[in-house]
Amino acid sequence: MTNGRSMPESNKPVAEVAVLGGGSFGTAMAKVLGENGHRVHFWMRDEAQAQEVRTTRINSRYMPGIEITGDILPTTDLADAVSKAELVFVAIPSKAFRTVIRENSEKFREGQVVVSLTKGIEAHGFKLMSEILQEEIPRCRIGVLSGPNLASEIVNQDLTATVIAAKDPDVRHKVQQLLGCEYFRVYANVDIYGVELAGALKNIYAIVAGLAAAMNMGENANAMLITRGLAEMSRFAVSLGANPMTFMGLAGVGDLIVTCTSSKSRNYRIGYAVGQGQNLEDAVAELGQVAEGIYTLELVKKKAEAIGIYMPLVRGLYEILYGNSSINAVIKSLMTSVQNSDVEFILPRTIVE
Ligand SMILES: NC(=O)C1=CN([C@@H]2O[C@H](COP(=O)(O)OP(=O)(O)OC[C@H]3O[C@@H](n4cnc5c(N)ncnc54)[C@H](OP(=O)(O)O)[C@@H]3O)[C@@H](O)[C@H]2O)C=CC1
Ligand SMILES: O=C(CO)COP(=O)(O)O
Repeated sequence: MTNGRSMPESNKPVAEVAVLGGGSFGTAMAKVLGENGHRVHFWMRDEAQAQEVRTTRINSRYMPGIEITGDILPTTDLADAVSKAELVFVAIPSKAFRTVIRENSEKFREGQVVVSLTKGIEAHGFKLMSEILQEEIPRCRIGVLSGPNLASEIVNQDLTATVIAAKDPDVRHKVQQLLGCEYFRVYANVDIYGVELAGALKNIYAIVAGLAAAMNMGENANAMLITRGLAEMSRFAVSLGANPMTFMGLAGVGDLIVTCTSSKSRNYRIGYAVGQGQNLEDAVAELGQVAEGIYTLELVKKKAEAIGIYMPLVRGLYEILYGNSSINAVIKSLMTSVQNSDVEFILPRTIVE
């Protein structure tokens, strides 16, 4: 099932790490780490699933047919996994992220590195996962990993790059060392907020792109949506303190491209299903995995209104998914709205609200 690329380089340090979350992305990252020669304490909440991975090396619910090789130790004992790990990766959906960390906060050690892989926002207080980590386990050193990283490609060793964002250079360096291999490259950034917000926001535009694809809108429309999505998400993020240049990188435009052009993206698939006439609830039930964008959309719409940031694609998608607007009415309204600045960091937008 793999391209047969990469195995550990003999000079790479072998570390004990933990991956929390036994879904698609947790499995993909556990697999990379295992192949790189590290011992992986792989925590999931379901004992039957842990037993399956232990005995067959396959996580059939989330990654059917994919063998997870190496020193992988599936467990349902989170305290044990964290206590043995030098570095902890967290791949738990945003809705459950704080609860899991809070319930186990005393298990984390002073100076332990904890890296969020989650691309979502907490409803209460509009908190990103790194902010939750900072609040719940402030004695740890925190990082965020984000980028164009479809789990279903990584498990096949398809060539992939990602971004580690952390203030502490040692955290960035450690993560590059642990994860980097012939098919997986890790670039560094210090703009944690921008990298993390980009990963969460692009899910919204992936839904929009899936919807447009289902309606056969064409390649020009696709390019317009991706580029205006980028303009909109960077406008929003910069207003909250992110660095605009982050959006030029893998975690920004890179992740936006992959999720807005691939039916392997769950968010894109939700948009596609709705574009074909399915209702949102049925589309989510059929998917059977997390599509963070549907929750992020509600939070971002509310926040954008509260702080006065113009986000017509967010508003339009919200009206389609949660209001009663028809797709065609929203498209017409978007296409006939004021024609404004292309790159507003060069030519400021005129006020259109
Ligand atoms: N898949 C991908 O390509 C990528 C995903 N991400 C991000 O990673 C995060 C996780 O996504 P992903 O792994 O894909 O999601 P999946 O839907 O594939 O899996 C979700 C996992 O979270 C677990 N989970 C759900 N609720 C809880 C809870 N209350 N306590 C403990 N565990 C829980 C599920 O366990 P159970 O099966 O028992 O319900 C399952 O193991 C998301 O934020 C996503 O955006 C980032 C990059 C790529
Ligand atoms: O974030 C992802 C790829 O970078 C995965 O996107 P989905 O959650 O839409 O599958």
